[in-house]
Amino acid sequence: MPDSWLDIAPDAQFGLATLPYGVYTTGAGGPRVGVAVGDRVLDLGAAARAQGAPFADAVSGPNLDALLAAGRPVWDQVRESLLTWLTDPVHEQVVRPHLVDRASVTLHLPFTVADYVDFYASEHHATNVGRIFRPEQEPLTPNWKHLPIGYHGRSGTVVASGTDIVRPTGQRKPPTEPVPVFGPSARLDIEAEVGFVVGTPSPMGERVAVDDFADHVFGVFLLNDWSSRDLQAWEYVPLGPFLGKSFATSVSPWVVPVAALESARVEQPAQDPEPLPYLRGSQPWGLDLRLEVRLNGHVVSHPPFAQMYWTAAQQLAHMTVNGASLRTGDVYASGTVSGPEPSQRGCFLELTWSGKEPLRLPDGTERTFLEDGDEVTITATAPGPDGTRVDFGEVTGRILPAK
Ligand SMILES: O=C(O)/C=C/C(=O)CC(=O)CC(=O)O
Ligand SMILES: [Ca+2]
Ligand SMILES: [Mg+2]
Repeated sequence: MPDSWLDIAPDAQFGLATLPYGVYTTGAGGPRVGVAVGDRVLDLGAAARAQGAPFADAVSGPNLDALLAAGRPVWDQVRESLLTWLTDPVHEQVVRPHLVDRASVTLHLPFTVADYVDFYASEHHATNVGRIFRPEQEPLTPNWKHLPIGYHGRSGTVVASGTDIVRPTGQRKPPTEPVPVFGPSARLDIEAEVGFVVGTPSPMGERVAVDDFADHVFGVFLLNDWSSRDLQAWEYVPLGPFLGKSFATSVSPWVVPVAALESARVEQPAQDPEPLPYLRGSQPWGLDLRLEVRLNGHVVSHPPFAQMYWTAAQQLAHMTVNGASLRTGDVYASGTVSGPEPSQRGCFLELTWSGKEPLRLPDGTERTFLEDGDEVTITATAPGPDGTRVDFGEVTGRILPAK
């Protein structure tokens, strides 16, 4: 990677390998599109206008919607321009005035969320959850290795990182009670996931092929699918997750473009049986993202995304194989990221084996599920070119008592 004229510390969170897009406000003015670089944020619209860039309109709105809709050629042009502007000293005089301190900005939900789908793509997670929820059955259902299982979630409750999460209330049926009881969830959990946002839409009636993933998906971010295990366990048969998951889903504010992940692409785990032809592609779309989950500052897990059985490219092909259209702003999530080791599990249901094996935290406290006041933060990094690091920032949220 070439050097920047900007003083980016060698260990800076967002070096030139990432250049993620987000939406920010400062004290003055409304929301605008920014790019994180070192400890600064570049006002992308203002810089593009000052440079007379042909894509200035697409990055001058209050969010990423117009950039998402602009399509792959424009996404590539913006990223190439950014790299040139930030490395060639000839651009310093025009670009530098549009940098602000990252510490001084407030970050927001970066785009309008259209539809939201959540998958279930970790074999380790699905096996553990099967053992916990359905101990009398085979842990993986017969369809699991033939198609990426998913459900439609609630896009209106996708919230920006930092938004407080009110403990949900609802029906649950403790095994000791003959009838359901009503009240605050007693088994509130997280799910550490990776989210994908669609830029280029597709018409109804047409499929998107696995190999067309990078033409449709703009970027990648972190997602916490807050989950109420007691509401979920009582309501989910036979239609799947509903109120146990629809109360809130948090997303990280910086969207990492797919183009930044070239060095993170790996072969996914071997698939046996071989999936149907519409789920096969010619390029590897496993991604070597290394997640970290913290509870009140203590690391509790290291989920490895490279171990996911189904890739985001296969999930996109599956989502559209029936002719369902894609819209700009559609979000889909990987499903809980869990690896084979106990220290790699992406939710407390697994980490504490349904509350039977509490986690002991370094501060001497114990946890099964989340308590009011708890704060959960998920971060991730991936390899970038030439030994650099791609950073996803964080998604965080704190639990408030039920209303
Ligand atoms: O196996 C089940 O009954 C459901 C499990 C889930 O919690 C669904 C889900 O959110 C999938 C995931 O994140 O991997
Ligand atoms: Ca989930
Ligand atoms: Mg959710």
